[in-house]
Amino acid sequence: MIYTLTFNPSLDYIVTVPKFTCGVVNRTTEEIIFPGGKGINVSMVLKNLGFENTALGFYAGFTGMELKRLVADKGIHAEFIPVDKGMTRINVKLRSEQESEINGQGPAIAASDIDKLYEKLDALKDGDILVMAGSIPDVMPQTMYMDIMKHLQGRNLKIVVDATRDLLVNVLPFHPFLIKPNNHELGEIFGVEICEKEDVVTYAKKLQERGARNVLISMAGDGAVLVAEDGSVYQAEAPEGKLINSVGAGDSMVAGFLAGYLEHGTYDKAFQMGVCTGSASAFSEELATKAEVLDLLEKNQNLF
Ligand SMILES: Nc1ncnc2c1ncn2[C@@H]1O[C@H](COP(=O)(O)OP(=O)(O)OP(=O)(O)O)[C@@H](O)[C@H]1O
Ligand SMILES: O=P(O)(O)OC[C@@]1(O)O[C@H](CO)[C@@H](O)[C@@H]1O
Repeated sequence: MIYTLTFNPSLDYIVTVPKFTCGVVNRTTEEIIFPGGKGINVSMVLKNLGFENTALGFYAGFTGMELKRLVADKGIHAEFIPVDKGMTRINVKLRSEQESEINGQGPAIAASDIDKLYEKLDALKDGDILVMAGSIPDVMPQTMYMDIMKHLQGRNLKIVVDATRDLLVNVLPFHPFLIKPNNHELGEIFGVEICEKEDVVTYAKKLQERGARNVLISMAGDGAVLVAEDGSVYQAEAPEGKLINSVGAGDSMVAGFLAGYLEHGTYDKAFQMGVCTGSASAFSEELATKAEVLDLLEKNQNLF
């Protein structure tokens, strides 16, 4: 079974303001709400690609209720834990001449809620996959994902972590199966700016030396790099197309990578599927469908 874990889900409020200007009243020409949070996006794309999975996470308040409803509408099996105080965040995604995002902090999760999460995680069995993705509420320790990996040590699980800074770096000694920072997040870890693919490879290898098994670096419209555990390095430009909504492109890439790996058992196919699933989401209003991904894969074999 595949599980995703989203500590800090969201309602993504995507608004279009053709010429956004600071300091004045701006009016939208379009607005839409999607269920969000990185793990939840991974769950939705996996489901689109034909992989049933369970979404774990926390929800609170009226926004949390709506999130649960929207996720259930998508046919995702979710086992969310209610949090007493606060509310699930609303993340604002502003589409104008540039894309901008305002992400909330999320509700504080009590120690008793974390205990309930551990009860659920204790049900994981050898061979299962766990994807831990996204930020955690501000008041929680940056060792949270590491603590979970420590707790699950000794079980034959494949754990994927998509997070930033210390939350990510702390898990490396516990050998995550896959990590997927983007090139900016990779640079942040080492205090440098990384734009060239050769530098991406150099720094991705450093994360592998620290313990990650496979390191997938996404570079938005510039494509991606995979440093795989068998020593291979894969690089690709991104497929060409019209950018419509890049929110969740990285999560789609994680879902595509897992789907490709589970279907073919090879890193090259996992990489191809990851890249095309990320781009398929970027080229559509909602997250990628299987038909959109297969179409991009077929048309872009020259990139790989
Ligand atoms: N403008 C684009 N054109 C083509 N492909 C894109 C574009 N943006 C994203 N992609 C595809 O999606 C993948 C992941 O994108 P990106 O690097 O933006 O992830 P991310 O920063 O983790 O995004 P998010 O946090 O919104 O999920 C890229 O490697 C690429 O394959
Ligand atoms: O604040 P975090 O947890 O880092 O990111 C949250 C988020 O931006 O990530 C998803 C896209 O990847 C969105 O659905 C969601 O709003």
